[in-house]
Amino acid sequence: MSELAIETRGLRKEFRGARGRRHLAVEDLDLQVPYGGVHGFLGPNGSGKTTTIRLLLGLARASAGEMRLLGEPVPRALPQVIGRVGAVVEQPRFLPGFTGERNLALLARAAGLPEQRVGESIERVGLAGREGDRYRTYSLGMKQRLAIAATLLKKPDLLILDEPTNGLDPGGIRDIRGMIRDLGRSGVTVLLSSHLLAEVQQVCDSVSIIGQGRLLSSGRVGDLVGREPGAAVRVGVSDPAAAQPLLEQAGWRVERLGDGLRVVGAPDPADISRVLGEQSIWVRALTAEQTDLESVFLELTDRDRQKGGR
Ligand SMILES: Nc1ncnc2c1ncn2[C@@H]1O[C@H](COP(=O)(O)OP(=O)(O)OP(=O)(O)O)[C@@H](O)[C@H]1O
Repeated sequence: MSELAIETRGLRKEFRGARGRRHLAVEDLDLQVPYGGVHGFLGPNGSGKTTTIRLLLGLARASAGEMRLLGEPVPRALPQVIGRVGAVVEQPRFLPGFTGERNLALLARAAGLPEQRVGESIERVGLAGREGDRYRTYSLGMKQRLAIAATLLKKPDLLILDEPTNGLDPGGIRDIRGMIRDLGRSGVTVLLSSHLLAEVQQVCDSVSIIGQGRLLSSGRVGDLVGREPGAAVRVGVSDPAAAQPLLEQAGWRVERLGDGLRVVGAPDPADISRVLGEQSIWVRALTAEQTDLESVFLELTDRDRQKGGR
């Protein structure tokens, strides 16, 4: 296996329900998360994100497949690697009557970590100024920040966050998003699981999209959005009537749009200007239409659902 922060091969998790009915939560999943930056782990509800994370962290046992965290095979080498991995999977239990700072100090002491890390972690999650307040007075967003601060105490190389903005209001989502982006930029590799696509597009450098336990697509956000079959380029051209058949012959679907054209099928703008330039039709404007990750996601997961999985 190559050097990736997270890698799974053929990962599979089968649950057995009542009357022996089996349910495949994760099916032959090949996940590749590069080092550095924020990687979105995206999928609709029930698609297997939490299960995958629990398998990676040794909280559940895989039915089949291989996994590596920071290059080490897990769960075998989990004891060696877990000190470099921070994770917020469930809401950690803090003492409600203690301040945020005191809660972190207790955790740091229990883990044998230097106490000065408490202040650093509080600073990094933007809780400075509120660390002296009791935990029970914290908003949901502040509780989430404190949970992340707790994982930062050990200065992890890899941070795994399962739906960290669940239940937050738009302001809280924006704040956590900014914080995750900063963490990614500081050199920590972040795996961010979410079903909130619009949110993730602004934070993630790369993503893996899963549906019904299987990988549907993965790559850099910009590449995925560009690969979307519905992606289109608007072309301003002096003679659209002459340009349209040329572009169609080159294999694109072309629509008239006012006095310009709309070329569908993820065309490279450079190819459009070449095709037209060869016939001495000069392009005045070329604009790639913005598709967003949400439409890519919906298209992929809808297609997957229609294929009639489980
Ligand atoms: N302990 C379990 N026993 C039986 N089935 C389970 C168990 N844990 C998860 N599942 C099932 O496995 C599937 C995947 O669940 P999982 O929680 O991993 O999805 P998810 O992508 O994290 O969803 P969400 O976005 O809703 O958190 C679901 O159908 C779920 O009902």
